Order: sequence, then structure tokens, then C-alpha cells
Amino acid sequence: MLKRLYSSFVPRHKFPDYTIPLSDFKGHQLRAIQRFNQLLPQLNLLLELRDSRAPISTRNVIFDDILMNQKSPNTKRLIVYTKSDQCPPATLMKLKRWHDETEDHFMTLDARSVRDTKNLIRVLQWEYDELIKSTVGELSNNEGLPLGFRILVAGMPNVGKSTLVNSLRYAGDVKTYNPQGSIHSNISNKRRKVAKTGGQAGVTRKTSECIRIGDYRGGMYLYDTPGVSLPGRVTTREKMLSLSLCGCIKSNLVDPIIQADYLLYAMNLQTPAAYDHYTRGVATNDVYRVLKGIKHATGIRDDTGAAIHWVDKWRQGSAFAKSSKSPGHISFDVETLLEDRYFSYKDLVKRELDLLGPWTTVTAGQKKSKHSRMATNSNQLFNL
Ligand SMILES: Nc1nc2c(ncn2[C@@H]2O[C@H](COP(=O)(O)OP(=O)(O)OP(=O)(O)O)[C@@H](O)[C@H]2O)c(=O)[nH]1
Repeated sequence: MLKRLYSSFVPRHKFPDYTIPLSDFKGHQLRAIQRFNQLLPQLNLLLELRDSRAPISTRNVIFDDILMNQKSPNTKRLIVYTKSDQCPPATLMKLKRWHDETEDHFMTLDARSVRDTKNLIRVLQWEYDELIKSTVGELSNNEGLPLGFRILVAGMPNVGKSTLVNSLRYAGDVKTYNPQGSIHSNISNKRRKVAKTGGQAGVTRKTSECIRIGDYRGGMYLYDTPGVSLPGRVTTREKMLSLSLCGCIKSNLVDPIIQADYLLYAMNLQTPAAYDHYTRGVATNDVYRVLKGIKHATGIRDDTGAAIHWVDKWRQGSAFAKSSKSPGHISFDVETLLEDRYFSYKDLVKRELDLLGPWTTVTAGQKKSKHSRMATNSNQLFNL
């Protein structure tokens, strides 16, 4: 029955040309970038987090630029795609191909899972060993470097940085560990929570002090950082919508009905079964038809309220959790649906670096008067 209804359905292949803001860049994010630049010479690894539901949109070209322009190119990068529990399997295959092409190291994980975090710790220990081998020449018994292994956890707002920092801190300290029993277990021990987490963008406002994880070779040390958004000139309308669905920009920046329409657009390109319980099994390009079904199912009275409710469920990742008939997860980035001959990740990286251009004029640690500081910031924001 559903198949028959879908077979005549043609999804939109282009999203309508709505006007929406193209940046959510804030003053504290600029300060975070200044702090990155300050810390860079003593860092061993940049742990760059991206949301696996939107691997393209949550990629921040600013980190590429910072790493490329570092004076002593010692800092390595490991890309971590979080929220793997909500990642469509097809995206995983794409990630492997893309990163093979660019020769980046990457992994996917659920930042709340002790098992996944333990795997990450093993990778970090391996990186630490490699660093010791390359600097000292050989590995000796549990001896580390004088400053330990220093890691900066960075990424867009709300991708799960603080959650991962808490998990790493917890998993690094756990001495007895049962891999079977620990899958997806939440870090519930509040005493171990060193970083504040939350479902909204911008919870972390300042780069943390060093946080020690475990005692491997004298310890590994983390810095938790505020999420950094994209400058306006490297964003697109679709990117902002994707970021909005992931919670990486303030939820009220874009009209909720437009967000709901984008969600519908993405679902139609993947699986209308993700919403058709609201439309009696019918696939549609009409967002108001879906909102009508949501209003009916929830008792919400207005379209905006229904749109907020629907988008929020997807943003939090709870939309499928309660449904036994889950048709799978949705990618918010439509690039992940394109065949390789229509989309090249490598080209995208290059294109975004060109678009960003020479922008890193922020000099770390400069002391300025309040007035000149505000002027610099607004000029830089203007340039962004
Ligand atoms: N399902 C799922 N949820 C996650 C995962 N990682 C983080 N979250 C949730 O995502 C939300 C944001 O997590 P945070 O750790 O606060 O994100 P952040 O990157 O530190 O955010 P900012 O402080 O705004 O930069 C929280 O509600 C977390 O519970 C994950 O791997 N899977």
C-alpha cells in the first residue's frame, strides 16, 4: 500500500529559496579561537568533533585553517563523528571513502557510551605512543613526556564536546570495566562531570583548564572548548538549516516552519516513512499537511508549535527512540546522498579554504582597551 503511494511521489530536488541568516558567530567564539592559537604550540592532538547526522555542515573550515597555519606543525588531528547512534548506515560508508581520499584519521562514536569512549582512549594511547617513539626513539615502561599528552577537544556548538570530555574523564578513571554491560550507559555519576552539557548551542562559554584523564604514561590532558560556528562566507542556506536541525545554532534563529520544511525535504529524499504516520501513509511535499497531522496527534494548536515540537524531537534524537517501526535515521546533509561523481569531499575542503581566505588576523593574548577590543571584534565579525 505505502509502496504504491510512494511510487508516484516525486520529492523536491531543490529546497526553496527562503531568506535566512547565514551566521551565528559570537564574541565568545572569537575568544575561543584566540585561545586555540595560544594553546596550539603545546598541543599534541586536535580532537575535532562533528555530528554524524550532518558531517558536512558540522565540519568547520576554521580548524583546517588553524592547523595549516600553525608555526610548528606538530599538532595532529583526529576527527570524531559523534551521535553515531543516530547516524544513517549509508553515511558511515561515505565517511570512510571521503577520509580515505583526504588521508584523515577519523572514528565514529556515541559520546555517552563507555564502550565507545574506551575505544577512543585506546586510539589516544596509541597516538601518545607514536609521539614518544618519534621524539624519544623508543617506548620505555610507562614513561611519558614531561607535559603528558595534550588534547584540545573542539568543534561546532552542541556536537557533544563536553559530553565526550565527561565520558573520557569517567572511562579513563574506571579500573574495572564490563564491555557488554556498558554499552550506551550514561555517565550518571555527577561527581565526575567536569564539563557542563546541554541540548542547546553555546552551553560552554570558556576554554577549560587542563582536565586529566587516567594515568597512562603520566597522564593525558584535555581542554574542553566552546563550540565555534562558521563564518557567514562559508555557510549556505542548506548548511544553516542542517546546523539548526543538529542544534548547532540557536533554535530560534530560523523560522520553525522553514526548519520543519527542510526536515521534510531531507526525509523525502531518504524515506517518507519517517513522517508518514502523520499523513496516513501518504508522502507529501506540503509541510502544512505534515503539521496538520502533528497537531492532530499531539493536541498542539498552531503550526509553529507543531513545527517546533517535530524539529525538536529530531534535534534531540528522540524521534525514533520510541518507535518500534523505525525506518532508520535521517541525514540532514543532502550531500551524503549524492553519488561520488557528483560530490567530492576533497574538493569541498579545498573550496571552503579558498572561501575562508586570509582571515586569522586575531593575535593571541593581545591586551587592549575595552573600546579597541570591541572595535576589533566587530570588525572581525564584519569580515566573517
Ligand atoms: N544521542 C547522542 N546524544 C549526544 C551524543 N553526544 C552528545 N549528545 C547530546 O548532545 C547534547 C549536546 O552535548 P554537549 O556535550 O553539551 O555539546 P557541546 O559540544 O559541549 O556544546 P557547546 O557547549 O554548546 O559547544 C546533549 O544533550 C548531549 O546529551 C551522542 O553521541 N549521542
